[in-house]
Formats: sequence, structure tokens, C-alpha cells
Amino acid sequence: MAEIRDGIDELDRRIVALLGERMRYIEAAARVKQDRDVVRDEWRKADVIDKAAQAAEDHDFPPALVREIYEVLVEGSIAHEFVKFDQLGEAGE
Ligand SMILES: C=C(O[C@@H]1C=C(C(=O)O)C=C[C@H]1O)C(=O)O
Repeated sequence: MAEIRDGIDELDRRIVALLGERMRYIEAAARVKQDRDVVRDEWRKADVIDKAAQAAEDHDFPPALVREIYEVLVEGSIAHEFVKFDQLGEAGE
């Protein structure tokens, strides 16, 4: 059991490292977007979640669970992007 948990812990470290890398792209999007109205893009949110669900099927992981995880991830990313976007605006004022 200890070996199994060590394997899970190691994978979790790698998953979170990748999530950090993903968030750096969200921050880059905040720098590129010119208008606060385009920070939230519902079409792109649906596109990201559909692609993640497809990837889940390819990797034998429940797609419905990936949809739930990505709903939280993308909403959290949008919230983070708004914070960064607003900070950039304040810095430029
Ligand atoms: C990064 C973007 O901004 C937001 C964050 C998204 C994400 O976490 O993938 C998707 C849509 C956007 O509302 C984007 O528009 O691509």
C-alpha cells in the first residue's frame, strides 16, 4: 500500500506542477487581452472542457469526472485572470 501511495503522491506533484504551468498561460492571456469583456470567453471554456473530456476517453479516465474537474479549473482560472487583468490596469493608471 505504501508503494501505491508513494506513486499517487508523485503523480500529484507532477499534476500540480502542470497546473502551475497552465496558470502561467492564463497570466499571459491576461497580459494579451485588451478588453475586460473578453477575459471570460464562454465558447473557449466549452471548447477546453470538450477537449479535456475527449482526452479523458483516450486515457481511460471517466470523461464526466474530467468535465467536473475542468469546470472548477477553468472557473478558477478565469477568476485568476480577472485579478491579473485588473492589476495590470491599475499598474498602468
Ligand atoms: C485563457 C483564456 O481565458 C479564460 C480561461 C480559460 C481556460 O482556463 O482555459 C478559457 C477561457 C477563458 O474565459 C482564453 O480565453 O483562452
